[in-house]
Amino acid sequence: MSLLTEYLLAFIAVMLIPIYYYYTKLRRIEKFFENFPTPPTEPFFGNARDFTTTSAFLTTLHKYTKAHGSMVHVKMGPVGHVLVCSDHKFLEFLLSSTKILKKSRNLKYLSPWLGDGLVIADGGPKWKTHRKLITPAFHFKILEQFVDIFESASDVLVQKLSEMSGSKSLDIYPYISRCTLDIICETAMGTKIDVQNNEASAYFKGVKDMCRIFVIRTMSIAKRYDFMFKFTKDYVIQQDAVKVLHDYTNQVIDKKRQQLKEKKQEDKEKDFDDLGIKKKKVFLDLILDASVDGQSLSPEEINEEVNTFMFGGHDTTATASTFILYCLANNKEVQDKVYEEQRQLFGDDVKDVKVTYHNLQEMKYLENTVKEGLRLYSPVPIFGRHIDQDIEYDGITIPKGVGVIVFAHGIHMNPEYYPDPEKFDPSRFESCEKRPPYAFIPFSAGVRNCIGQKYAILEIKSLVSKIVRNFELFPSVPEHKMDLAAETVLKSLNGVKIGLKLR
Ligand code: HEM
Repeated sequence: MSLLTEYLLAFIAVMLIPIYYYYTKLRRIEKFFENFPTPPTEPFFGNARDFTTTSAFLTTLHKYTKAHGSMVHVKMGPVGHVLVCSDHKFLEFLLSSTKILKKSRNLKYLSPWLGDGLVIADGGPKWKTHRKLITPAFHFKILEQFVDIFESASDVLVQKLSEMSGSKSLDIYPYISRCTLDIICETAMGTKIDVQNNEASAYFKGVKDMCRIFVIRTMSIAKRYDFMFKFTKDYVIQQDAVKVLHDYTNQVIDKKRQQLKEKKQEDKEKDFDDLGIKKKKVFLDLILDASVDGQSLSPEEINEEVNTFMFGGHDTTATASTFILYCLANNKEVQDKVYEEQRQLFGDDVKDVKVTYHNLQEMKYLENTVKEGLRLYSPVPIFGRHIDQDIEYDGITIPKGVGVIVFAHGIHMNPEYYPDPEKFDPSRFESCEKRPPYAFIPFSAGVRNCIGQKYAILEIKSLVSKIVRNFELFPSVPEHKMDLAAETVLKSLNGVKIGLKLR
């Protein structure tokens, strides 16, 4: 055989690899998707051009679900496929599975900041150990001590909003967002960054930059691939942001570690302050102390998990609280009931009272109001799963490689489970007997559900209760129609505007 023939054969063999790959992997996936309806596609693009902006993302998913049902095949470009799902039976199968634990691949854009922390982790043994180690940090005894932190941060919030009393159309999101960042920083690390009084905080800017760049990378073809992203301005911004965020957490963790070492050597009784009151333990203290089966987290892993809390625990609760306040401003009857419950609990002292964990548990009407807000404006409207092994569902094999979009907001707006779904009506949550359990999933469900959900509900109740006790809320004048978008969390691109007046 001549050298030329050898080269030719080698070339043909190399060319055959992608064809073989297509027929063995992609063809199986394509065949699977033939089981589901596909909205009309364009050549080459498929359905991709219906998803060019973050606000189009949400409206398109609702449009598809309305027209084609709760399991829709969406074609993204020439070879991309995804199953958009808001069917409660399939969601129960998917989310309760202990085999399907891999998240959407897009989350990797957060890894320069969060490493391999819980939100991104692949669901393997490392994730399992970390989840086991971290879960006790959300015990109600721990959450109980955070109520004071919620209270003092929301006192600053009330003071800031008081300066705007009488506003007829105020975007409240920036105020709430700074407050929840202060809260997560203090409960996760035990340090105050006080961004409510220090808007120029480099840490605040770093968090905002990372969340923005994450969304851009999921949408932009040019920035999706690392080798192209590296030539963009956002890459430089990301490098700076990651340095600021990591330097800050490293510094706090090192300090805590040192304190812990000294404390161990000195006196274990130092858990109590000079007045004999037990000192607060924040997440970082608990993670530093934690060990399961002799295993504890390395310094790098602790850093990843603390950063993960900072990411997962501030914009979600800010979004939830903001939209709930918007709903109250636009539904006077519900707002009056929430306020009445506060008056029943605290009497005339309603403004100045220092709320406890026990008080928050007693706010039953407020709890249903929070749940209704999470339904109507789900802070995490979509999330993803990646099927990494063949698995059977209802007589069909779902092949390895299939991507699923869990359309939580889709199921929350299904009139079959929520009649008149656009209406804000907390009474829906007075009895949930008739509703399938997987029809309400703002915190996802199953083994990879939100580890912070109890913390989140407590914090949101604390903030909303404080605001309603201090302010009367009104619909914005002029009328404000929100432009909703599915970004890292749900966003209104033109702000969340309401009127407010001190009570
Ligand atoms: C209203 C507030 C919140 C909402 C709506 C929310 C929603 C969610 C959802 C839907 C998931 C699953 C995402 C997925 O499967 O891809 C999740 C996971 C997670 N959340 Fe939350 N979250 C909230 C607040 C918090 C808070 C306050 C924290 C921490 C302090 C937190 C920490 C996490 C973590 C660490 C995970 C990953 C858990 C794992 O995979 O093991 N979240 N959250």
